[in-house]
This record gives sequence, structure tokens and C-alpha cells, in this order.
Amino acid sequence: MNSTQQVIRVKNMYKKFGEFTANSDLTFEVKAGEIFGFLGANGAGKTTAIKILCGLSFPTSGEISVAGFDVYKERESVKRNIGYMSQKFSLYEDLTVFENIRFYGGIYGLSKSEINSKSDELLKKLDLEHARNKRISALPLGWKQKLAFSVAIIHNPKIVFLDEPTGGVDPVTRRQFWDLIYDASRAGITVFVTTHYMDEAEYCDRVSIMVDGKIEALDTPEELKKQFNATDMDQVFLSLARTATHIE
Ligand SMILES: Nc1ncnc2c1ncn2[C@@H]1O[C@H](COP(=O)(O)OP(=O)(O)OP(=O)(O)O)[C@@H](O)[C@H]1O
Repeated sequence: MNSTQQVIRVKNMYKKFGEFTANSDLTFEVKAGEIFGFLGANGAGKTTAIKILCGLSFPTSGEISVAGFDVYKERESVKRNIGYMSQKFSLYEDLTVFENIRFYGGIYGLSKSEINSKSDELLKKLDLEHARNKRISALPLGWKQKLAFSVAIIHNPKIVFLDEPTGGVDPVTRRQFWDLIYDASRAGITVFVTTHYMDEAEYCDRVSIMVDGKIEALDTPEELKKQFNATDMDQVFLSLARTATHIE
């Protein structure tokens, strides 16, 4: 795969809800295989943008292509080429581990034999073979998140969108989750991730920071720290938040 290939292209994207502008003139590109952090405080407009990039909502204006498909005219092709996971929308608690894999594998268009072989592979990798017939509700949150991520990429999509995937778990479990993200990225899957944890921002190849619907900074964590004269991403994030408050 050509590593300089752009798998997400966003040019002058706006999303308005009546008079309110949730996404204002967003312009950025994401490269194939990149881990792209999409940061912003609560209400900054991240979920609004992700919904558009996943083909679930139309932008008000702008040119946007995802996995080579236009988000206005080719939404079904966009959906077929992406995976999605969020804290709010995840696995079915009252189905077993295998039933969830079978369900999502079916939705993503895998055959019965592909589902069986993929689920064996996935459960082995996660060391979850013993839990195959356990209900999701019986698993600790960290395991649910790892499983949800593995299921979101079971069809080997070009891009996976992760909306606050690691909420509520400890740093060690989060770190293990990120090992799975790195594996996916090495396998050529582009990762688009939102998070409120600044240690996770450091793990990204590039990070954008959105304030009140606008992208105020976008670069590698290293460059952002230099630019904002900061020792960590927490400081970068806080100086942008302070700027926004000052303007108001
Ligand atoms: N359907 C809608 N109608 C009107 N306003 C909306 C709608 N959806 C989102 N908004 C507003 O757009 C703004 C951005 O919301 P969004 O959910 O995209 O933020 P976010 O950055 O994902 O925040 P969080 O981290 O809390 O999920 C918020 O002020 C929200 O109230």
C-alpha cells in the first residue's frame, strides 16, 4: 500500500444545526495506516464530524471523501469500508461473546466459514477462548472494549473510527488496548480516534485539536509540544482551551 495515500480528505467542511455551527470550515487529510487523534473538549464537535465521515449524517457544505468515496453520493460504499466503535454503541450485553462476533461478522458481510475462522483467530489473540460462550455482561469493561475493537475490524476495513473507546478503564488496560490499535495500524488499517486522555494523544502519529467547532492545531505530538512550548499534550490541550476561554 502507498503510505502517502490519503484515505480521508476533508475540505472546508461545515455542519450547522439551525443557527448553530457545530463544525466550522474543517480541512484536513488522514494518510493510510496513520493513527490520527481527533481531540477536543466536550461539545467541541467531534462526534458530529465522525458521523459525517462514517456516512451517517450529511455535512451542510464542503468536500469530503472517505476511503476514496464521496460522503454525499457514495454513503453505502463509505460504510462498507469502515469500522466503528464507541463507548456508547458497542456489543450486545445479553448475547454471548461468540454470538456478538457472529452478529457483527454477518452485518459486515462475512460468510459463515469466515466468521468461524475469524472468531477462532480473534479469541485466541485476545486470550478469550474460555469466554466464548459467556455473556458480554459477565466480562470486565476492559475486555469488552478489546473485543468491541476486534469486532469493529473483523471485516478488515480501510479505516476504523473509535469515539472515546477507552472511557472508564485504568491506564494499564488502556495501554493494552493501544497495543491492538498499533497491530491494526501495522496491518494497514487507518485509525481515527477521539479521546479525553492526553497520554493516548501522545500515542497518535498526528493529533488535531478542535475548539468550538474549529480545528485550532494539527501536527505530530512532538511538533505540537514544540509549538506550544509544552512538556506534554495536557499542556498543549490546556493552552488551547485557555485561548478559547480568553476569546469568549
Ligand atoms: N442534532 C443536533 N441538533 C442540534 N445541536 C446538535 C446536534 N448534534 C450535536 N449538536 C451540538 O453540536 C455541538 C457539538 O456536539 P458533538 O456531540 O459533536 O461534540 P463532541 O465534541 O463529540 O462532544 P463530546 O466529547 O461531549 O461527545 C454541541 O453543542 C451539541 O449540542
